[in-house]
Amino acid sequence: MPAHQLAPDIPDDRPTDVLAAEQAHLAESRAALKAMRVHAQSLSADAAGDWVSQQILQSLLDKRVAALADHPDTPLFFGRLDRASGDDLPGTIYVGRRHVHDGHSKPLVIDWRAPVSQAFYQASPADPMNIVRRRRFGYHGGALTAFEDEPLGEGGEIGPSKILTDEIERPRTGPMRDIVATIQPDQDDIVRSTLAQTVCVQGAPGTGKTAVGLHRAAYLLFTHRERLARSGVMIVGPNRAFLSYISSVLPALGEVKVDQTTVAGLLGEHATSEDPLVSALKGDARMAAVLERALWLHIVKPEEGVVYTKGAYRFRVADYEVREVVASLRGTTRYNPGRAAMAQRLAHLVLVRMEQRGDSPDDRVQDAVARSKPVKQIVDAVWPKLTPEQVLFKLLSNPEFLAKASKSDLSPEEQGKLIWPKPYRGWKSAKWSAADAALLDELRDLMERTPSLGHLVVDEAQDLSEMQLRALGRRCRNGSATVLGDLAQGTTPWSTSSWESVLEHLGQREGEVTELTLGFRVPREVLDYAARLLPSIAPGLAAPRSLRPGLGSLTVRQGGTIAQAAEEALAKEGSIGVIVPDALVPEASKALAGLPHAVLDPDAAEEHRLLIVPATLAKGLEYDHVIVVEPADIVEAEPRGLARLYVVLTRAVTSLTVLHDKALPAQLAV
Ligand SMILES: Nc1ncnc2c1ncn2[C@@H]1O[C@H](COP(=O)(O)OP(=O)(O)OP(=O)(O)O)[C@@H](O)[C@H]1O
Repeated sequence: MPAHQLAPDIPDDRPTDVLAAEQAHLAESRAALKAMRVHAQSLSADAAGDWVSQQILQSLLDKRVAALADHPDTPLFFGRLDRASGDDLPGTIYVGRRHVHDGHSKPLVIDWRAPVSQAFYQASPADPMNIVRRRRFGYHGGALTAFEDEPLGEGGEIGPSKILTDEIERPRTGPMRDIVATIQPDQDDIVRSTLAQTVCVQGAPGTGKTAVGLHRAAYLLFTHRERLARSGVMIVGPNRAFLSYISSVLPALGEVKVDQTTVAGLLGEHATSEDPLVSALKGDARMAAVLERALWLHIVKPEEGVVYTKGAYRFRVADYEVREVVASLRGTTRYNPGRAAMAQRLAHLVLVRMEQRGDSPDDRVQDAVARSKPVKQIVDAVWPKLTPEQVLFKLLSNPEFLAKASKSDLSPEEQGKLIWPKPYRGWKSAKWSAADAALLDELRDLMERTPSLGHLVVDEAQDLSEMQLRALGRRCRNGSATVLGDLAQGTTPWSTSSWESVLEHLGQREGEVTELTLGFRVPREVLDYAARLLPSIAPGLAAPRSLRPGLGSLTVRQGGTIAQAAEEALAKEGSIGVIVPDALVPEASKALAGLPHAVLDPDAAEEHRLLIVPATLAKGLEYDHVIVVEPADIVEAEPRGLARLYVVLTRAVTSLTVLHDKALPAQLAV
């Protein structure tokens, strides 16, 4: 049904009256929000007893005041539900980004995450969910300018929503926006899946995976506020440019306490380059068993006992007793607690001797004995204090040790590949690669348990190695995860070809794999063009579908210049990304010297409409107009270059121009 048209069940209402009434409700809601803020500002932290409690309370109050800010450009509500009676809930509810109530606690706007709001996203003529009419609102700036009604109680079809289509078609500027007003039913199913459920979403480019992951985080934080405030929620994305692009979505939804990071940010920013095949081997889950053996191989067989002297007395623990202590602890604890337990067990044996001699020592004596020099000496000799770096250094520089730790898990050729070609002088001067970071993290966890978060959202998960997945998995081992990705967009040599395998290495085997199939970003014409690569990069996947026809959105030009294509794009509305092979960035910058532009930089404060984007950083991003330069070089630059090309060809919202001097890859040339 078109905008401004009313549902037939209220024939007496005129659109202008309805609009005026809705605008009045918006004004009332705004005033109420202001009053809520004034009230929050008037609360004092002085009531708290001591200084520390005062500070904590004050910070909570400050956050509450900040959360109640009204952003004039952000609609306070975007939908309305008129409900059939039959329960205690109000007959009419307005759905918005947050709860707003008047001075008598009457709800004026209900948070989109509340259970009652679910019908806004899910109700249909086939299943009206107790809703008679759904109304969507259109805004211009902060002003409510349009509405659109969908009668739900009468069966039959409802046509496409213009407000929804306009929202999706809106030119992109700046960072990613939230999609609360237009979440689709299949997306909503994922957003609202329960906290205990790990969900894995396969989806073609632009199907809203990232948006859905962020909204699920916001939904879970709302629904399990206290629990997740304690355990935490984290978003892991592919690179810093991507994090900067998504950084404002959760704050716009009122969620500011979510860590957003990359795998490197989480595991350590090690980036020494190495042969991708070596990285792939280091990323193989078989390394977990090798590392475990490598660590425990550091424990040496005790050959001596302990002699503890107190005054004139000497208390002895025999060598075989020390061996028994070590044998009983080995493999039953993590490495570091094992060391501490060995000291305590030896001390306990000393205490038994003391008691046999008639003493009655207490726990403090046991602690003192555990910390004494003779006990420390034997623990250090038998169960040495180690760092993850020491263990990995030994493994990667000592072929005999690697062979012992590998057993039959790694072939001699594989072991040969792992040994550093030029060994470092010592573990402190060793330079680690990104793949090493996951190995160090595995070792750290074998030594000391890694704390688990309540929920983890992992984006572009197809690119993670098995060892990286294990590292992320231990960070949600007592919680759950949202795993997002596209098997066709895997660009690392260790990219996965199966979500079941990802879930297994993440330690979330029970996770449910689901698919999003409708594209919201890329025009159909462009998506069909990019999809010609699919049989070569992910033969099992069906061709993606786009919501938007986008006729005339694709131009393939031989011999054109970057500057000309950029000027054409600048004449239109929206952001422009010139995606080039990484090696061509300086050349592209020179070619655009006459036009204001920047090279994509996650730390840049200034925003530019025209950006040069190195092909390897384009993942997850989008621009209204995309110019892809020299596809053949993008393919040539890396082993999974065709998948990289698929990624860069699917970044466009409105138009894609492909510029090439060299022959196009065969799949695109047809
Ligand atoms: N329901 C929706 N309503 C409006 N816009 C949407 C909706 N779902 C997704 N979008 C928009 O579509 C674009 C693509 O979404 P998103 O980046 O989440 O897709 P993706 O599946 O992660 O893509 P990629 O695999 O290419 O990274 C974004 O601009 C997003 O805001």
